[in-house]
Formats: sequence, structure tokens, C-alpha cells
Amino acid sequence: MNQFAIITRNFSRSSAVQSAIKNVTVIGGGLMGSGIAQVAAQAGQNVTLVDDGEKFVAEAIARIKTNTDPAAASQEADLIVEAIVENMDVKHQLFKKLDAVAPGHTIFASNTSSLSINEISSVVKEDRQNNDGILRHKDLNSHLSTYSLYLHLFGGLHFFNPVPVMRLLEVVRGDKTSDDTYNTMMEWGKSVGKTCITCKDTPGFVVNRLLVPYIAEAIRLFERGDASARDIDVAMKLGAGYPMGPLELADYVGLDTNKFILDGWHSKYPEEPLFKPIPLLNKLVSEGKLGVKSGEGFYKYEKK
Ligand SMILES: CC(=O)CC(=O)SCCNC(=O)CCNC(=O)[C@H](O)C(C)(C)COP(=O)(O)OP(=O)(O)OC[C@H]1O[C@@H](n2cnc3c(N)ncnc32)[C@H](O)[C@@H]1OP(=O)(O)O
Ligand SMILES: NC(=O)C1=CN([C@@H]2O[C@H](COP(=O)(O)OP(=O)(O)OC[C@H]3O[C@@H](n4cnc5c(N)ncnc54)[C@H](O)[C@@H]3O)[C@@H](O)[C@H]2O)C=CC1
Repeated sequence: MNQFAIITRNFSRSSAVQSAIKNVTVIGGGLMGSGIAQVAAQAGQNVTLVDDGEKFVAEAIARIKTNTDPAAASQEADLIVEAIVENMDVKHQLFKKLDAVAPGHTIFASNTSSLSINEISSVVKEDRQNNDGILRHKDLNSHLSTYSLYLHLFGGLHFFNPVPVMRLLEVVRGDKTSDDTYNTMMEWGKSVGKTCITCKDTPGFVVNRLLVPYIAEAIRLFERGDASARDIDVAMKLGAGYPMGPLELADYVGLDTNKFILDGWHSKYPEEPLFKPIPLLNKLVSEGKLGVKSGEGFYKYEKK
């Protein structure tokens, strides 16, 4: 919950588009989840924030309901946005739990940076009609278009860090995401003030497919000793107009998250040189140097 201090800033109700979603549950209250909870609350939605670490701060409690039990927090949710650790097994465990308790109409979304939405959603039942006792469709053999209206209330909602500032939301359509679910996710994204783009369920979607290899190449450049960290960052800021250099950005995103992404892609695509493990990145993470959140990565940071 390290970003809750920012909740006091600009906390005005957004005049953005109205969304059909009124109750949002955000699971994972770290770097991303706290920002997602903030923008939804700013848009006037009822937000429940769940974290298993019980690291809530008083400021947040005043505006956003908090909970440590994902199941209890999902009973009334129209939309659940998952922003927990980037690990398939842990995400599967969570979604299995949610699937058993969430109302039949609840949309499930993951904020994953790099994992497949199809794979994450594979543990969710194809038809969730029984959780609230409402039969969503009477005839399972009916025409596919009718069936698919309810088939997959699951998609990707990929935000960018820092969530309150970055204007983009990638809305990811899995193979089974229904048109209704997709349209509602797009509408909700606009309601929380984001510009939405649509992408297929491919590794890294759009931004990370381009950004992560770029960051990885910068780490390799530094590892080889071709330039100092500072010079690499200054070069990309002044030579290419980026707001942050790649190593600063790696620290900002979290070196553990960068490593989770690369490791996952490397195991799926072992021949791809851009996804190969980086010894320096692995060493920093094994030393607990995770970037801004731990106080040290490629640079040192003062703890707030
Ligand atoms: C890994 C993934 O899956 C996907 C990802 O997220 S990849 C990462 C994507 N993010 C980026 O690339 C970030 C690149 N960096 C930037 O855009 C900018 O450096 C930055 C927006 C983070 C900071 O901007 P800056 O101009 O250097 O600093 P600063 O002047 O302090 O901040 C600019 C504004 O943002 C606000 N801001 C900065 N950090 C904030 C935060 N964490 N929360 C809320 N507001 C914040 C500041 O209050 C300031 O607002 P005002 O203009 O209203 O005063
Ligand atoms: N860091 C970044 O820049 C971005 C990260 N993401 C993705 O967002 C997700 C979260 O990333 P961060 O916020 O950076 O991580 P983080 O480590 O800051 O936060 C994760 C939070 O989830 C909590 N958590 C873990 N397992 C849980 C569970 N089973 N139930 C409830 N809470 C649990 C942890 O206590 C922690 O507070 C990951 O999938 C990541 O890939 C997406 C966009 C950008």
C-alpha cells in the first residue's frame, strides 16, 4: 500500500463517462492496486481494496473500504480487478476462490503485465450462473452468440504506473471475452478517465511487448560496461525524449516485476534472445534490490 499517500491529491469526482459498473473490488493493494482503487473512487464508484498484507493506512480507509478476504469483498462487486503478484499459480488460486463466490454478473479482470489472459482465466468456470442462483441461460445448446453473452466475463485491464497520472488503459480481449464484457470494460476505462486501446491476448500486449525488451537491452548495455547507468538514462531522456531513462524506469516498475516478466516469457519462448535471463537483474533481485520500492536498484532511494 505504498502509494496511499497520493490519495489526497486531486481527489475530485471525475466528470468522465458514466459506467454500468458501480461496485469495484481491487485485489492487491501494492503499487498498482492502490492507484486503480484511487482512480475508481475518484470516478465516484464504491471501491473495496483487498490485500493479504493488512498494510492499510488511515487515509485510505476514510475513502475506500478495505478487506483482507477476497471472497467477502467480492459479494457485491460488478467488477473485480486483480493486481496481485505476477505469478500464474498465485493468480489461479485467487480466481478459483473468486469464481466460487462472485455474483453471476461480475466481470473479472487482471492487471497482469505479461501473463496470458486466456491462461489466467482457464480456472474460471465457463458459466457462472449458479453462484447467485440465477439461471443465465436455459439452453446450453442454444446458438453460440446467445451462449457467449455469458460465457466469459473475463478480460485484461492493464494500467500503467503511476496509475493516477498515466492516461492509457489497455483493454485485452481473451479468446472468450464476450462483446458485452469487452464493451463494459471499455466504458469503465473511460469512466475512470483513461484513454483505452484494444489488444489481443499476446505477450506484453502492446506497451510491454515494446518496453520490456527495451529495458532489458539497457540493462545488458550497462552489464557489459558500455556506459554508466546515469549516461544510459541521460542518453534516452535527452536523445529520445523519454520522461525517464530505461534504468530509472526499471527501478520505478520494480526489478522483481521486470524479472517475473522476462522469466515467464523466456520459459515460453526460449529461443527469443530479447527474453533471455539477465545475470545482473537476477543478482539485484536476489539481493532484495527491487528498485524504488525497496530503496535500491540501479540507484539508491531515500525511504519516504
Ligand atoms: C510494467 C507494466 O506492466 C506497465 C508499466 O506501468 S510500464 C511504466 C509506465 N510508466 C512510465 O513509463 C512512466 C515514465 N515516467 C513519467 O511519465 C514521469 O517521469 C512521471 C509521470 C512518473 C513523473 O513525472 P515528472 O514530471 O518527472 O515528475 P513530477 O513533476 O513529480 O510529476 C508530474 C505530475 O505527476 C504527479 N505524480 C507523479 N507521481 C505520481 C504518483 N505516483 N501518483 C500520483 N501523481 C503522481 C505529480 O504530482 C505531478 O502532478 P502535477 O503536474 O499536477 O503537479
Ligand atoms: N509495477 C508496475 O509498473 C506494473 C505492474 N503491473 C502488474 O500488476 C500486478 C501487481 O504489481 P505491483 O502492484 O507492481 O506489485 P506489488 O508487489 O506492489 O503489489 C502486489 C500486492 O498484492 C498483495 N498480494 C499478493 N498476493 C495476494 C493475494 N493472494 N491476495 C491479496 N493480496 C495479495 C501483496 O501484499 C502486495 O501488496 C502484477 O500482475 C504486475 O505485473 C501492471 C502494470 C504496471
